[in-house]
Amino acid sequence: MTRDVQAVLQRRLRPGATTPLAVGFSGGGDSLALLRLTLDWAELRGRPVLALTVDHGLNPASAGWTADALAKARALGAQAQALHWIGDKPSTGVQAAARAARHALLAAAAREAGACVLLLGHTADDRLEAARMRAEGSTTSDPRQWAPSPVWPEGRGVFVLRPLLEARRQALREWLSQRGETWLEDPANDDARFARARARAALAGEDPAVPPLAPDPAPPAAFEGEHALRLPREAPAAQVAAACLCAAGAATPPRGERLERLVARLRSGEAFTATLAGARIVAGEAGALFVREAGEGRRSGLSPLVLAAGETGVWDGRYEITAGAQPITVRPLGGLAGRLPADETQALKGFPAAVRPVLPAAVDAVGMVSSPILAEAGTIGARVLIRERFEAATGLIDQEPAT
Ligand SMILES: Nc1ncnc2c1ncn2[C@@H]1O[C@H](COP(=O)(O)OP(=O)(O)OP(=O)(O)O)[C@@H](O)[C@H]1O
Repeated sequence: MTRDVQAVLQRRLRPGATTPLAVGFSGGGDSLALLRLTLDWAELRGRPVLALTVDHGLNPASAGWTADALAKARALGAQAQALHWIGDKPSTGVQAAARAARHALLAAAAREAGACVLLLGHTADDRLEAARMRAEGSTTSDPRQWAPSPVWPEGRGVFVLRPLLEARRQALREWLSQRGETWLEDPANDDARFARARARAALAGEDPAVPPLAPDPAPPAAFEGEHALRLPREAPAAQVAAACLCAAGAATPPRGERLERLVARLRSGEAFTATLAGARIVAGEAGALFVREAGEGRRSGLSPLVLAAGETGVWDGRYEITAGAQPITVRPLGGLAGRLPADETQALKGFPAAVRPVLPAAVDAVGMVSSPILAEAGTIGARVLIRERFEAATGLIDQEPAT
């Protein structure tokens, strides 16, 4: 078991990297085994390990659990940090809300620490439980060994690695016990109100075979683009969904019937323009172009982003912008293009017409307009997130990238 886990780490992590590895450490047995195995691997390679523990604040004892987890991680030789889910907790669907908040906190903390890989301790048993839940009608997905962080924009540049997906929970616990370890049992695991706990209980008396891991997705054969994406019309549905997601800067990809209809239209060869999930799709002979839908006013994404001097933020899920010495407001260029300086107006001509209005424009305190994408040597920093997000979403990046 330990050798298999080390092989996964070896396959996915970049040799020679010195950035920290982030580990989601709940204090439970699975993530304690993960933390120890990661530390064993990282120590030999001189890499720091940062254990991140989320306190959901849902149980009066959680502050104590979190303090114990931090102390444990530090005693094992990791750095450790607590993260707190603050704010209102919904009265229904609290587990799903907690999961979303946890992923966002973990991804943001990993990124801030300079880590681009976040390790999570999902096991073969989690996969069996998810399969059981799906058989009963749930949409729980099969956890993947390597995937981009599911939260956006907090998870930009962060990948989730699950090296324990082929290990059984029992084997991990025996391995820990042999090393004299003890761990926390989360009472929510046995709470029959939760579908996950019911699936776990149902599987307890069985000895099901663990299905093989789903292979990584086959990466796109061809695509191009930076501010918009172009795919061949016959691209598989998952890539079409990813192109909509990344071009639109949205949080969740389109699914179901509307996606199927778009894929069928692309295959049919007709020339058309459609919109889906914040993306405009222009299909013609040269393939399908995916660009942010400029007229999509319902989503809050196109709303302005106010940045203080030197502050960094993500505008519209597509551009990471860093203000210079002046505070700025980032808005869509559409409607402001007439106020650009002459050199930027010239540069704008090099962009497809559909892209121009959805480029970012920065407006300063006295109303001067400049686009960090068009300015040759401006003081405002801009990173385009569209292409790298698409590469991560479609399996083109299947191991820790260089930073
Ligand atoms: N409170 C927490 N703090 C830090 N990491 C956590 C915490 N809870 C869970 N994790 C991480 O997530 C892994 C999976 O835990 P768990 O199965 O509870 O998560 P989940 O989000 O419910 O799973 P899924 O993604 O399948 O819904 C753990 O092994 C651990 O790495």
